[in-house]
Amino acid sequence: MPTPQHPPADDGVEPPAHPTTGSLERILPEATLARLTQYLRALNTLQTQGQTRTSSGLLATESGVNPSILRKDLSLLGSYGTRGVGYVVTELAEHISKAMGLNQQWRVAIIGAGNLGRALSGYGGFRSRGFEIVALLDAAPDVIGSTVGELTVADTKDLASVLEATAANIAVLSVPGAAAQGLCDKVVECGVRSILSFAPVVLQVPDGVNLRKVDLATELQILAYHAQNIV
Ligand SMILES: NC(=O)c1ccc[n+]([C@@H]2O[C@H](COP(=O)([O-])OP(=O)(O)OC[C@H]3O[C@@H](n4cnc5c(N)ncnc54)[C@H](O)[C@@H]3O)[C@@H](O)[C@H]2O)c1
Repeated sequence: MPTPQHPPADDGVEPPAHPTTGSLERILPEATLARLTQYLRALNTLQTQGQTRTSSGLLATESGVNPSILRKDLSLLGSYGTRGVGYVVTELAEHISKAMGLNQQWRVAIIGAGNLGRALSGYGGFRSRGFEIVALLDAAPDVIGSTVGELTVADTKDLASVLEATAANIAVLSVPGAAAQGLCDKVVECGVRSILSFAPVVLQVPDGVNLRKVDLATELQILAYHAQNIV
């Protein structure tokens, strides 16, 4: 059976039962997941502004989302707020974080310490969102041993021991396409179940492994398509 994918389903669609764990646990639609991260960001901003409560209208404006869509998203989490009172900012942020698995620590190993890998590991904004970059690895002799911030680039020959020592639970692949599948397989063999790939190839993973692909070129192509339709 293929790895369960989040449905691209959108608003107004009851999310389907979780494909592997039965009918009680439901998976959230991709579009909802993406918006939940926007709500979290907005809630953090409200918190830093000292606001303790928010309405769905205000939160929707802060998140750049339609209020009825926001209410529907939050109802999928069982967060309905209180009529006339709205939501307690910290409670809602915690509720969303928990639903998204962000209340646990995520430890990220980046494989491929080239332009992209170094830029990602040097970016400070992941930690505040619950993701710590714990390892950076590469195969090139002139790259191994170099430092990026507080990290020293490790040799991918030592992948298994590095992943174990750092307790990494997410792997990011920022290697050329030709190297990606082999490294993906090794990462899976080491027990990592969450992989984010920037490599411009289709990767295969076994059941129970979550793979996501980021492709900025695709985003640019979509942007180009929309741009040509603007008159
Ligand atoms: N998805 C996107 O939006 C996006 C954007 C930029 C780059 N990319 C892709 O990300 C990847 C990295 O891009 P880059 O610009 O950083 O390239 P880069 O050439 O600067 O870096 C690649 C690194 O991978 C290392 N490497 C190669 N084979 C390896 C192996 N078998 N084991 C371990 N390390 C290995 C190289 O030594 C190098 O340091 C490429 O596949 C590129 O196409 C994707």
